[in-house]
Amino acid sequence: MTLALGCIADDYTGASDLANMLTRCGLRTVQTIGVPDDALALPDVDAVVVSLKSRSIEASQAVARSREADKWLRARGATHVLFKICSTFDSTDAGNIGPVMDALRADSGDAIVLVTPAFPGTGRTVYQGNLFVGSVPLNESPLKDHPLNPMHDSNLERVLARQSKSKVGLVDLATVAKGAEAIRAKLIDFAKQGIGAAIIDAVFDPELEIIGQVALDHRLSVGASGMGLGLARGLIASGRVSAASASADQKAIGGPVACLAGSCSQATLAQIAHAEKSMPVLRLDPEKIVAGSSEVRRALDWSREYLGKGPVLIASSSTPDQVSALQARHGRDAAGHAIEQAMAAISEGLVAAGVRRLVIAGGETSGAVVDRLGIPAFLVGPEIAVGVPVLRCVGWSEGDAVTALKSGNFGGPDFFNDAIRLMP
Ligand SMILES: Nc1ncnc2c1ncn2[C@@H]1O[C@H](COP(=O)(O)OP(=O)(O)O)[C@@H](O)[C@H]1O
Ligand SMILES: O=C(O)[C@@H](O)C(=O)COP(=O)(O)O
Repeated sequence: MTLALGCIADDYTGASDLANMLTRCGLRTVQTIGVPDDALALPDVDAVVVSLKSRSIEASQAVARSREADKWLRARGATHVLFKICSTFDSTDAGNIGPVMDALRADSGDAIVLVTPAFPGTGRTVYQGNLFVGSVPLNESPLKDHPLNPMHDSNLERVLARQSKSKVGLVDLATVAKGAEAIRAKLIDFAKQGIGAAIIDAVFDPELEIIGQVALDHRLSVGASGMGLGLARGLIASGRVSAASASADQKAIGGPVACLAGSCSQATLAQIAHAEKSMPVLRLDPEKIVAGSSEVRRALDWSREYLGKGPVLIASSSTPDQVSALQARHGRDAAGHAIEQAMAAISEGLVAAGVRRLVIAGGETSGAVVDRLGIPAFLVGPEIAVGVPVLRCVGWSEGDAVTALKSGNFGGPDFFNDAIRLMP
């Protein structure tokens, strides 16, 4: 297998979003969980997305894991690697976008790297270096209340400069509008000034196609699925990859189906409220989970009663005020970790009860669940919503199964039923 594109994603939902984009653009793609074991039989593909759970861990660990993934991808022929970050630039002043970018750039030997979280398909656009989520700047969007990385600054030059050793510059929309050569000239100029990272504006997909074309001159880029679109289309346009038709085979799985929500995003909160109209929903008590009491057992006892009758949803999600209150009592990381581990334990119990169709909402939540279940890789199936595909498990000890890993912010109001309809 010689890869045309290697990708390192900093969380599992982000990885499936990117794998979905690459597949839709015509790249045969597999998503692996961590750096794959040599024993794992992977299909012949154009792109591998290595999913890490490195967004919210200590920066040095994120760097070490990303470098290991980079080495694995390069050893399989990837001359270009995309470090996939969140389209809302989820990070803190301690990292991990900056430190990982710096380390991967040093390893690549590139003088400068293009960076953009733009993903117009989900309303993420970058103008004058400022990230917009729909019609509002990042710092006014629901991301200001994220439980792990509240985003309070929309200016990505500033955000990245605070967490990176590289000097950061901006390639503005006016330059992008002039085309690939203008961007190339700007990057040469930046590199002469010692600028090592360039935030690049993008509002619509055609700009990302130009950006992808230029990014392919380099060995590394940093971005979200918009950058993935640009790179995939660039690879196909240049003839380096011939376009394949999308999607893994869709053999029906059957049996019980369950949904787990650990995301506290506005979108997920609304989706849970919507699901309550059509399926039994159990709301976990986060305080009891953190105190270590028997919420896992309660959830599994509850689910046993309903699983044979139709889909169920188990949610830990709370409103921003409730999240802040819990974090004030127990600490942000301790609260997040305890709830993620409870979700993982519940997923294990659900699988033991025969569930092979599982919908998970939340990036960190998905990471904890997929790790606990030991699923090594996924192939991309049909698209449920922009950025969220059905995933078919590859090489899993429990056999055939499908899942969907939903980024907290993605999906329409009836997301859970939308997902279930595509998971026969
Ligand atoms: N009720 C709650 N209070 C505090 N934190 C919570 C609650 N429910 C879930 N969490 C934690 O919030 C974080 C949500 O992050 P994540 O799963 O990545 O969702 P998103 O995709 O919206 O970012 C996780 O660490 C999760 O364990
Ligand atoms: O780029 C995106 O917005 C997503 O792919 C993503 O990374 C989602 O992260 P979570 O919101 O933590 O699921």
